[in-house]
Order: sequence, then C-alpha cells, then structure tokens
Amino acid sequence: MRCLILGAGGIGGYFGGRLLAAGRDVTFLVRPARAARLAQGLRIISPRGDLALPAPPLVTSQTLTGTYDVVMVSCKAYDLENAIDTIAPAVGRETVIVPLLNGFGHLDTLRARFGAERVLGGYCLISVTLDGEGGIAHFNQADVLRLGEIAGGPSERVRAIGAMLGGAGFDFAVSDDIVQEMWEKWVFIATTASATCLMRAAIGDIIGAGAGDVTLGLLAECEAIASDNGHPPGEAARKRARDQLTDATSPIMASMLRDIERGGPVEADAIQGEMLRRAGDRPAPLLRLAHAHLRAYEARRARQS
Ligand SMILES: NC(=O)C1=CN([C@@H]2O[C@H](COP(=O)(O)OP(=O)(O)OC[C@H]3O[C@@H](n4cnc5c(N)ncnc54)[C@H](OP(=O)(O)O)[C@@H]3O)[C@@H](O)[C@H]2O)C=CC1
Ligand SMILES: CC(C)(CO)C(=O)C(=O)O
Repeated sequence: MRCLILGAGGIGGYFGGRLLAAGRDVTFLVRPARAARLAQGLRIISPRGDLALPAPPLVTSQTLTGTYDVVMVSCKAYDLENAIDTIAPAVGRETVIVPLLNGFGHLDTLRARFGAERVLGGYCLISVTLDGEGGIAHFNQADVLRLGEIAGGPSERVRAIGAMLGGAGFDFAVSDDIVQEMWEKWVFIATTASATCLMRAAIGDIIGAGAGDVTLGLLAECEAIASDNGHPPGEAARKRARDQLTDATSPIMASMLRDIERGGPVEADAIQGEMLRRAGDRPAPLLRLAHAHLRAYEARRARQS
C-alpha cells in the first residue's frame, strides 16, 4: 500500500519516520525548504527510541507523480487550503485521505473538495515539535494514532489501512466511533491550548499558581458544547481529561503555546473559533476570552510583520 504524507513536521515526520523504519511504503510530500533539510536525513529524538533515516523518500509539488492509496494530511489548519491543492494530483478514484489535524472543521473542507466517501476521520495524541535543526523532538511516551470511517463501524479499506499502520512502533488502533473520539480529543485540546496559551505556562504551573479552576472551567464549557452537538465526552475521556488537567506535576503545554513562543501562526480559528461557532447561544466566557487573546496575538503579529 503506497502512502503519501503531506508535511514532515512534528506529526507527519514522527509517524512517517516510524512507518519508514518499519519498512512501509511511505513518501513525504514537502515544500522546498523542508525537502532540503530532509535530504540530509530525518532524525527523531524520542523516549520511545531515537531514529535516524538517512534518506527518507520525498517529493515536492513539482516532482509529485501518480496517485497513492492513502494520503495522510499533517499540516496546520491555516495551511489546509494550500495543502488541498498540493495533494489533489495524488488523489485518484480509490485514494483514501486520512487527516491528522486537531479540530473538526477540516473534515468538512476535505469532504467538500474530494467527496465525502474519500475522507476518513483521524487524530493523534502525542506531543512533538520540530527542533532547531529540523529534527523531531518527542516529549513523552504517548504516540497514539487513531482512524476510522466517519459513518462509524468497520470497513474493508480501514482494515487494509490498519494493517499498514499497525505494528510500526507506535500506538495505533482503528476506531469504530472516530467522530466521538475526535470530539473528545477536540474538547481536550481546546481546553489545554486555551489554558496554556492564556497563562503562557504548562498545566502544572497553572495549578501551582492557584488557577487550576480556570482550566476546569474551560473544560466544563468545552464538554457542554460537545454535548450540545450530540457528542458528550464519555466517562473514560472525562476522567482522563480531569486526571491530566489536575496533575500538579504536569509539564504538558499545547503545541499552540510552542507556536506562540516562536512567534508563529496559531490554529485559533480551527480549535477555539470553530468550537465557539458550534456553541450556538450557550455562553462560554472562558473559551471566548482565550479565543480573543489568540486573535489579539494574531492581529499584533500581522501588524508587526
Ligand atoms: N505537534 C503536536 O504535538 C500535535 C499536533 N497536532 C495537530 O497536528 C497538525 C500538524 O501539527 P504539527 O505537525 O505539529 O505541525 P508542524 O508545523 O510541525 O508541521 C506541519 C508541516 O506541514 C507542512 N505543510 C503545510 N502546508 C504544506 C504544503 N502545502 N505542502 C507541503 N507541506 C506542507 C509544513 O511545511 P513547511 O515546513 O514547509 O511549512 C510543516 O512542516 C495540527 O493540526 C496540530 O494541531 C495534534 C496532536 C499533537
Ligand atoms: C493534546 C496535545 C497537547 C497533545 O496531544 C495536543 O494535541 C497538542 O499539543 O496540539
């Protein structure tokens, strides 16, 4: 099974690197600057085991030819429109698209462009970033990747893709209810990104400052919005979120905070903005504050660039 991965940043680089090390047929679709870096090799520094791939297969939009069985999309939400144009020549009649972005709105965009039947749901639970030298830094043990049919249940194509992704050195499973799991992940990331960006600190630091109630208030708002939309987080997800967000020793900070700290763009519209659009008339004052804070950051960044 031929797999193309759009983007070789934190997510694409980590999972693509593991798949290549396990002998899977994977090619990265990257832009010229990233291609130049990858030509010197792909390095992953991880508590799950370091990896060095001297020459990962890669193409750019200029050298992309033919179609692929699976196209995994691992760009940031603000790059999605451009990424869609870039992957389009690789999408044939049988191609399955697996997006790994945080949030939910990208599913509608991809389904509108390529047809609902071509797009699976997917998400990951991992904490990774590009280091200063273009390598992938992985911060803890978690490297979860899940995918499944948006309509739910098993299918032959998901079973086949699962056979390619399974046993490749990361925590992979097929989900029979990926939409519910994506909502649960969205609630968690919207809460974590809002709290850690507002406070410019990790979850444990926020608790140390006596502001853990702000994080839990954000969590309650996001859970209520998910429930209003027919996806109340299940007991296991609620407990997991509470355990992680009330851990006074937790070094977790969202990738969005790392983006702010390097002065980069943020996915505020896709993570907080999209959730607020789905809030209807429900007041969500903490989430609105976090979103306003991020929008102000974006406005200042645009003014100063
Ligand atoms: N990092 C994390 O820990 C987690 C991230 N996520 C989510 O995963 C998604 C990806 O995040 P992450 O991997 O951290 O982001 P990164 O910024 O590290 O990587 C995204 C990559 O996509 C590439 N890209 C964007 N547009 C194109 C294009 N048109 N053609 C080729 N390459 C392109 C970028 O390339 P270039 O270098 O050229 O800009 C970049 O390398 C986000 O939605 C994020 O929220 C989810 C869970 C955890
Ligand atoms: C939830 C978390 C923090 C880790 O998976 C994440 O998704 C991110 O940093 O973007």
